[in-house]
Amino acid sequence: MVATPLLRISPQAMALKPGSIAARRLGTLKSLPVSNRKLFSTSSAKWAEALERTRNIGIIAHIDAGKTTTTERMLYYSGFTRRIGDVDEGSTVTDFLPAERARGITIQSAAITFHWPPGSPGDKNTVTLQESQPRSAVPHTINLIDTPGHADFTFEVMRSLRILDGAVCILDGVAGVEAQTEQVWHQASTYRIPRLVYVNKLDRDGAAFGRTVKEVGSRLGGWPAVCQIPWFEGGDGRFVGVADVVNIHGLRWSEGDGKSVKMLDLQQLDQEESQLAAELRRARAALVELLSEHDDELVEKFFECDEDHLAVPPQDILNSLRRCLIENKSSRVIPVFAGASFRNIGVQPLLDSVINLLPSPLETADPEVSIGNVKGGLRRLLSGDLLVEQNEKQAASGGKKQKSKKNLQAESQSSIERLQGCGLAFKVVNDAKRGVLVYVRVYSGSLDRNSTLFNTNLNISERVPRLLKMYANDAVEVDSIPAGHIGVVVGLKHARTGDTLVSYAGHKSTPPEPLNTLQLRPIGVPPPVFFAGVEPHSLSEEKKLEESLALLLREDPSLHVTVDEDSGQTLLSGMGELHLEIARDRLLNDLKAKASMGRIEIGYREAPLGASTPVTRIFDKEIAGRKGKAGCTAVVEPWDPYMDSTNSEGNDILSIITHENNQIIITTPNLQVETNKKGIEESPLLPAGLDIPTFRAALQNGVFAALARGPQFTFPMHSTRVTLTFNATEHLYGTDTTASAVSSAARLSTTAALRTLLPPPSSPQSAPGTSPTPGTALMEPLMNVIISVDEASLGAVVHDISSSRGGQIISLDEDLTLPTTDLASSPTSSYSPPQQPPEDLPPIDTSKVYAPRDPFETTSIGGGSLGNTDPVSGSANRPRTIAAKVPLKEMVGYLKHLRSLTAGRGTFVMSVDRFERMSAPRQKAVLIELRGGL
Ligand SMILES: Nc1nc2c(ncn2[C@@H]2O[C@H](COP(=O)(O)OP(=O)(O)OP(=O)(O)O)[C@@H](O)[C@H]2O)c(=O)[nH]1
Repeated sequence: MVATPLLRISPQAMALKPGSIAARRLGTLKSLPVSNRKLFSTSSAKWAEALERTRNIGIIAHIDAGKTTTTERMLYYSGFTRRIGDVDEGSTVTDFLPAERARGITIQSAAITFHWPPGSPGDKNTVTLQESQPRSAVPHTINLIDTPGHADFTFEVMRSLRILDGAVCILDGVAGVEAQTEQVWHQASTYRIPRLVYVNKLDRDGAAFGRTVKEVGSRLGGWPAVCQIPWFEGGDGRFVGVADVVNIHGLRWSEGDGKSVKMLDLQQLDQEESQLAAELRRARAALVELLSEHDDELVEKFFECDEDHLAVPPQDILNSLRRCLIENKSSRVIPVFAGASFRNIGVQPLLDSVINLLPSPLETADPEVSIGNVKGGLRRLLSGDLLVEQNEKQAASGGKKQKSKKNLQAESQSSIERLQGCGLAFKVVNDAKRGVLVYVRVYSGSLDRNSTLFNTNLNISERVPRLLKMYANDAVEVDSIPAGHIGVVVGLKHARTGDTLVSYAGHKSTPPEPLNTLQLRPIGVPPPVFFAGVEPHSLSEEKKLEESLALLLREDPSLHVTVDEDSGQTLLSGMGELHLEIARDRLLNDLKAKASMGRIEIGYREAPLGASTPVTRIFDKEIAGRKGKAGCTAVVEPWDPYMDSTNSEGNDILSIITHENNQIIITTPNLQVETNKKGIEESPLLPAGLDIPTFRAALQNGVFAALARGPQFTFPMHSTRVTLTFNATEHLYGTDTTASAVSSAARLSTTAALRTLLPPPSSPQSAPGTSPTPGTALMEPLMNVIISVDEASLGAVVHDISSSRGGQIISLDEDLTLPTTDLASSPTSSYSPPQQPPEDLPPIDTSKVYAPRDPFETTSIGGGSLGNTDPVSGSANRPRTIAAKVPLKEMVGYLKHLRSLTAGRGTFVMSVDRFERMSAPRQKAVLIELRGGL
């Protein structure tokens, strides 16, 4: 048979037909609620068409599963590149940072736009799709976000995830479902992102598609809908292609660049590959059965086809899969595809499936926003309802008379009408050629060139000099980025990753309230657990270092920089050793800072063991030529949020919980706080220009600075409550009480209170006649660790964790979610405890999961039909999952040890569970080590 180009119907050859799917889909647009129309308010049939033909998707997977290799093929087949890049040669398009190329791993998410099938989605000849055709028959725009796979970059994955509408999860066909995959999978569930699974590397020895499908059921918690089965030549030979269960044919790739594919129908398969043909029939029956359980419309089709599984038209199967994935959120159906990207097998049908099964921006769940003190969906906001709620709440909390509902609605509507566009900065990259690039996902209206964007996180406005559409490290200049799209703003000086950018009608420098508080999909930054000192090579390099660090922090908010007030040393902290190593590479090699970075160490914390005495300090000094005077009284004591029953609410009391698990209570007696006409709190006693929000922020900042350094071990304070009193009759000194004086007084009094926890240096604790001081203790990061091993190594790994490393085994083989980076924290707190994914559903019974037989499986298996015994059970290779809690110190360098215990097969992921107080002997041992063994 002659090899035919793959499955491409020439778009030009298609008839334009009135009443076609595309036309009908435009019809659905007309019936969109007003709020949805506003969401994409560049309203014209063209935008609808363009958006409907757009997919914002990500690729998620365990490290080394083949994301970059697959992406490179996608770019090649779409015509975007002329040759296939190679990860191993360091010539890929998406991994373009030198550090990435050197290590062969993806660190930064790259956003790339390309078209599939090749062609322009705007081309007149391609607009109409016939009802019997799949969506993939006409060109679509794919915005692809390549996410990193290493556990240290989980935060990076998270911030990419929240702007995706769908995702492809790549699995290694030999390793199956790995720990990191499970983690990211469940995190994607939190955002309700529809996903496909692509089982890659089926050309490798030991590849087991069937086993991996079962693992998709047991470990990813969904029903695998097997849409392709692997084609091994002669049943157990070379991997040469796939059998397509939806279209009922075989696809055999010729060697070479994978562009030439032979298609065999079922009769041809019967003659040439009878075993595969038989398996394909079983797979088709299983797919129709599975979908019928989740989708009533397919049941009807099945009956219309006289209950013949093979007779159900492919387009009906695709529609059903799409309904299960996008509309019926409780269906838990996971479409599964097969391939070997490195051998150029399977990528084009995968791209077709991205178009056919994953949602357009018009079909996604309502993105979460917060505005003022209310949260809700963006569509609800645009309908005006959320603002009405916000106004009502505000009026109730201020004890004011409620306005009428009608008035509130009218006010909300006029606010909303001024919103011209809003987007989320999901990534900031310093590009050597183009300067700082801010990647944005636009959610409403459009972001336009030369418009002014208000950053609601930083409360500043910035103009938009240039907009780009990115093609990996190539770019095309554009005038506007409309809702639903991803693009780049060039020339912003302040916007950071995670900031919400709003454009609005009017000439004022800030948008009208409450638009100035609008936040899109707020994300929490987890606490750093490793740190290293950074030292400029000379004083003259200090400024450059500061600028480079500031840029690094704009790029990656999971890095933190603190300056030790006493020693003047700059400390950079982050989420993992590799995270800091990469930061060092960026700092020294890419940003060319002339500095050195010290040893990467664990970030311990310090906690009080009892309450301090109240300490008052008066700050009285000139700052920048201006006299400043203010006072404060501080008390510090241990704080445990779970044991805390005190009510710290009241008119002149403010309570803040910090991401280091500290509580700051600020009381301001006698300050006579009032609300002015603009709704801002003021006090007639404070100097002009110092309003209450600024005054409180100054007090808070002073306390934050003091808590950054514990009195005994110099680690940041944790589990500490600071009660700060600013009594207007004692601590206020007229116009001398400036914001910086207030902040300094808060810092001095808190630091002094912390010092009273320890005996004064001149009188040691044991000195006779001195009353004992409570002291402080060290706390260490305790990690949630999930380890994937095979049955044969289970015992050795469990023993190692529980006896040698002081860990506690929590469970074996449960469907585990590693709760790392939290998603749903409020915009005001920088981190809140991790959340479980929304679904709390019963486990999948894998005996009911269809999976084809694996030809290379060594254990006895029962053939590829429903009701099989689990092909993976009873095998020494059976994958096992261990969940444990282990001190971070014991996990440093663990991968190497795990590899030696498991003949190289074991992998693990970890995330911070909490900080825990150390036992006295452990603290002693750690301190000896920290002090260099003295
Ligand atoms: N045999 C075989 N090897 C593959 C296949 N796909 C990828 N590889 C190899 O697997 C290794 C990892 O591939 P990558 O594409 O870098 O994986 P990744 O998931 O992008 O990795 P990170 O960027 O580090 O997360 C490379 O050596 C690839 O050549 C495949 O289909 N078959």
